[in-house]
Parts: sequence; structure tokens; C-alpha cells
Amino acid sequence: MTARVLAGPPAAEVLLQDAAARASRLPAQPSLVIVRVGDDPASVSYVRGKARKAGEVGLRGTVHALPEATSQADLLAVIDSLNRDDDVNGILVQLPLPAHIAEMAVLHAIDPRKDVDGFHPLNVGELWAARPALTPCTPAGIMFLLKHYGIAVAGVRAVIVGRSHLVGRPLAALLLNADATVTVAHSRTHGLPSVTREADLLIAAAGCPGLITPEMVKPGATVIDVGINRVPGAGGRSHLVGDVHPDVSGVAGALTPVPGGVGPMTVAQLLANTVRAAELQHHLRSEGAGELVR
Ligand SMILES: Nc1nc(=O)c2c([nH]1)NC[C@@H]1CN(c3ccc(C(=O)N[C@@H](CCC(=O)O)C(=O)O)cc3)C=[N+]21
Repeated sequence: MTARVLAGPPAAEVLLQDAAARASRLPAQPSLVIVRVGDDPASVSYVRGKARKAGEVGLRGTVHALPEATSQADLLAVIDSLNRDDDVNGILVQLPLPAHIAEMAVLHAIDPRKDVDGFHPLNVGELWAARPALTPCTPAGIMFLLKHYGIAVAGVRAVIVGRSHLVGRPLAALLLNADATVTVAHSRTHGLPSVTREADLLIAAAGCPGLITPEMVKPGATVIDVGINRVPGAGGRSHLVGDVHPDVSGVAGALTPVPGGVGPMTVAQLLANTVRAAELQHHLRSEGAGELVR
């Protein structure tokens, strides 16, 4: 048996078309500003990809690049001016930040109504309270992908490997809100293979190449690979691999590829979140973070 391939791009396209249609109905073109500090090559490449995609669906995507040595105070001043600028609907500060900047201070500073990453504590709290919020892009993109391919979530056993603030934790909340029975496993979990073998829906988000091997997967399970690991390949070129070992395709019922799986969903969801934020700010939607802080 070979697992059904759950390709990201066709699902992302549906999400992007909906975002583009909603964007065209707004009184002004939605605008996303991506703040990048320093020149980490992976961040430069992701940020460029996000801004390009924004343009393709009728959003204004701007990159605000700051030098590595930018102080926390100067970064907070930039965020403050973006918060006050009515022409800016969404703000994303690319992570990780340089070590001298406290990530939490920065995430707290972003206006929750413009927080298209969903990392502000207000949005995190609303998510866990099962109330409308701007929701982190990778987890929300995974939920859209599952729906797109008709994979049931309600009542199933979901196991997430990884407890990050970007993926594991918010995805646990979304799956719980969608009536899955959720287990969050991590690097300290005892007997990981026996835990993962319980899963009808297994999400690998540990950042550990090849962590999930065939013996760890229930036959027929759906496996979502969130790993984006750059490993050295032949000829000095690096390539991307996920957290799921390729042999898992012989056991799983369905599997997302890397690249071309969850990554494109993340980018599409970011743009959908930007349109949602713009709708909130234009008072075209009544629910969401805007209600609370207005
Ligand atoms: N504030 C913040 N929000 C984020 O959402 C955020 C972040 N910081 N920092 C880094 C991670 C990583 N991330 C990715 C997004 C798209 C792909 C993506 O499109 N990947 C392509 C391949 C890209 C390639 O070839 O390099 C794919 O999987 O097919 C990957 C990774 C968002 N992140």
C-alpha cells in the first residue's frame, strides 16, 4: 500500500482564491507588513516568498528589513508606528529574532487586531477558550488542508509530536475545538512509539529529520509532516526533509509531502488572516480579536 499524497498547493489555491475574492470586496487593498531583523538566509527566503504571494492575490505585501544589531527599543518603536498606521492591516515579525531581543516583549507589542500570526497572548487565550481569534498560520493551514481532502477530525485520536508555540500548542487547541481527542507528545514523552501508534491522525512537528518511522504509525493513519529540516545533500547542496521517514508512505493511509505539503498552506493562511484582519478593522466582521479591544 502507498499512502495517498495530500499535496499542499491545490488546497492552498482554494484558500487563496477565497482570500482574493474577499480582498476585492474591501474598501481598500489589504496590506501586510513583514518585519525581518537580520539576514538569516532561511528567513530572507521565506519572507520574500510571503511578500510575493501577497502580490499575486491582490494584497499589498511589504518587507520592513532591519539590521541584525537593531535594539529591542527600536524594534518596538517600529511596531508602534505600524500599529498606529491605519493603512497597515497585518503585522508579522519573522521569527526567530536575534538573541538580544526578547521575543515575548515583541509579540505583546503587536496590536492583537493586526496580529496575523496569532501569537499575541489575547489571541492565544481566545483560541484556547474556543472563541474567534486570529489563529497561527501553520495550524490553521493544516485544519484547512484536512477539510479540503475530506479527512474527518471529530471523534478521532489525534497525536501531535511537538509542543512549540508556533505549531504544537495552537494545533492542539484547534483539533480539540474540532472535537478530536488530542494528545501532545514531546521529547520527554516515555514510550513515544506506543503513543503515536494510537493515532488516527498523527502530526509530526518536532523539527527532527526522520523522527517518525513506519513502526510508529497505525496502518491507514493520516500523517501530517510539519518538519522543515534543511540537511546537507550530495554535491554540497542542501535539501529539505520532513520529520517523517519516507518509508512511512508504506504504512500510512495519507501523507503530506515535504516540500509541497504544509509549507504552502502556511503562506496561504497568512494571507487569509490578513484579509480577515482587514475585515475586522473595516468593521465588516463582528467577531474576533477586534471585538475585545475596540
Ligand atoms: N512570525 C513567524 N511566522 C511564521 O509563520 C514563521 C516564522 N515566523 N518563522 C519561520 C517559520 C517557518 N515558516 C515557513 C513558511 C512557509 C514555508 C514553505 O513555503 N515551505 C515550502 C518550501 C520552501 C523552500 O523550498 O525553502 C514547502 O514546504 O513546500 C516554510 C516555512 C513560517 N514560519
